[in-house]
Amino acid sequence: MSAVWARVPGSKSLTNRALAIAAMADGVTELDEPLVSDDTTAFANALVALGVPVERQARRWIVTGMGGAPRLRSGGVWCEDAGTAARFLPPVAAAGGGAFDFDGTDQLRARPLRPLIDALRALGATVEPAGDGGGLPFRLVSDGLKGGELTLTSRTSSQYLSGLLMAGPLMANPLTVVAPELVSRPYIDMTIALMARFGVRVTESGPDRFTVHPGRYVGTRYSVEPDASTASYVFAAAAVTGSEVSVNGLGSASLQGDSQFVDVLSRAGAEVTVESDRVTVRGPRRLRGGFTVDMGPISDTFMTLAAIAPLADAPIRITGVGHARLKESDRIDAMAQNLASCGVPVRTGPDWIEISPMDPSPALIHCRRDHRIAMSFSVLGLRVHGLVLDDPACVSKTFPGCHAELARLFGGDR
Ligand SMILES: O=C(O)C1=C[C@@H](OP(=O)(O)O)[C@@H](O)[C@H](O)C1
Ligand SMILES: C=C(OP(=O)(O)O)C(=O)O
Repeated sequence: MSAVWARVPGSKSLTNRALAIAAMADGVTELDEPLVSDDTTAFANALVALGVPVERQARRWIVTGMGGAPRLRSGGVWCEDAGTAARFLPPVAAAGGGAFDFDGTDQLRARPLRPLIDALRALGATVEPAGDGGGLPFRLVSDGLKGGELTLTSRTSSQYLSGLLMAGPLMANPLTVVAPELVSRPYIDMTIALMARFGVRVTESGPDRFTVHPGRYVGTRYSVEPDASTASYVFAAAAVTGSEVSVNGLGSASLQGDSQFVDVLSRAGAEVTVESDRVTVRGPRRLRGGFTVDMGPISDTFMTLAAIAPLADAPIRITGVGHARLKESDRIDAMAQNLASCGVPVRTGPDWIEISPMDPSPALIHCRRDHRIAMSFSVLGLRVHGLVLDDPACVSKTFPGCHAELARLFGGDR
C-alpha cells in the first residue's frame, strides 16, 4: 500500500500568534502558507480595525509592523467566534493605550474571559463589561500597561497567558506571570517559541512562573506549519479505513502539541512514522481499545479519538479534558449526546469520557456550531453510512476544505 498525501492547511494557532506578534514588530513580516479560515480572517480583520496593515495574497500574508502597539487608539474589535482573538488582542490593544469595544458572537460571549479581565485590571487598565462581567462584550480603556508580577487563573484556558506574554515587551516593566493549574501547556511552549522566533525571550523562572525579558520584536519571514489538530482528522480517517496517509511539513520538530495525537493512534494499533518533516499513519485491521489516555494537553483532538473509539475492540477512556467543556461547545457533552444517538454506550464525568465498542447506527449529528464536532463525526462517517451533520459548514472555523479533502482522500460524498 502506498501513502496518500493529505493537504492540510496551516496552523490556526501559529497563524494568529504570528499575526499578533508581527503587528507589534519593527518592520515587515511575510507569513507563508497562513491558514485562511474564519478564525484567522477574523483575527486579521481585528488587527486591521486596530490600524495594522495586513495585505492578504493567496498564499502569503504581509503584515506591516507597528514597532510597538497598534496605531489606532479607539475602535470596535469584532472577534467573531475566535477564542484566540478575544484572549490575545485585548492585552495588545491595552498595551498601546486607548478605548476599545471588544465583542464577538453569542458562542464566543458564552466563553470564559474573567481571568484575563482581572489581569488587565491588575496591570492598570479599566475594563467595563456590558454584561455580567464574565466575558464579552466589554469596553477596554487603558493608558498602557505597567507590567510587573501578577497571578493569573489558568485553569479554564491557556490563552489568557499567551495573550499577556505576547504583549509583555510593550509593558512599562518586565512582565512576570504566575499561572497555577495551567491547562493546555503545549500552547504556552508554542507562544514562547514564536516570541523567540521574532526576537523576544521568555524564561520559566519557577514552576508555572513566566518572565518576559525586555526586547523588541523584529519582523521576519515565517512559514506556517500545517495544522496538527486538523491533521488529526486525516490520520484518524487512515486509522479507521485501514489506509496510509502522510502529512508533509509536520514532523518531530513541530511547535504544535497536537502533533502528539499520533502517539494516541499508535496506542490504538495504528502504525505511525514520525520523520523530521513528515508524519505517516497506517491504519490497523481493527482499532485496539482497552486503555486510558490523558488528553488534557492536546484536548482539541480528544473528540477525534472519541468519535472513532466505538470501532475499537475494547473501551477507551479519555481523561483530563474538563476544560474542553468551555470551548465552542461543551465538547464532552456534545460527544456523549451524539455518540449515544448512534447507539454507542458512553459514560462521562466532569473531565472524562469513556466509550465502549458498538457498531454505530445512522443518526443526525448535532454539531452545536462546533467545527471539531462536525469534523470528528465526518471521520466516523467514513465507516458508518447515514451519519448526517446538521451543520456541515461550521468546519470553516479552521478547515473550510474539510469535506472535500476527506472525499478526495477516502472517497464518499460527505
Ligand atoms: O492558544 C491557542 O492557540 C489555543 C489554545 C487552546 O485553548 P485553551 O488554552 O483554552 O485550552 C486550544 O484549544 C485552542 O484551539 C487554541
Ligand atoms: C478551542 C478552539 O478554538 P479557539 O479557542 O481558538 O476559539 C478550537 O479550535 O478547537
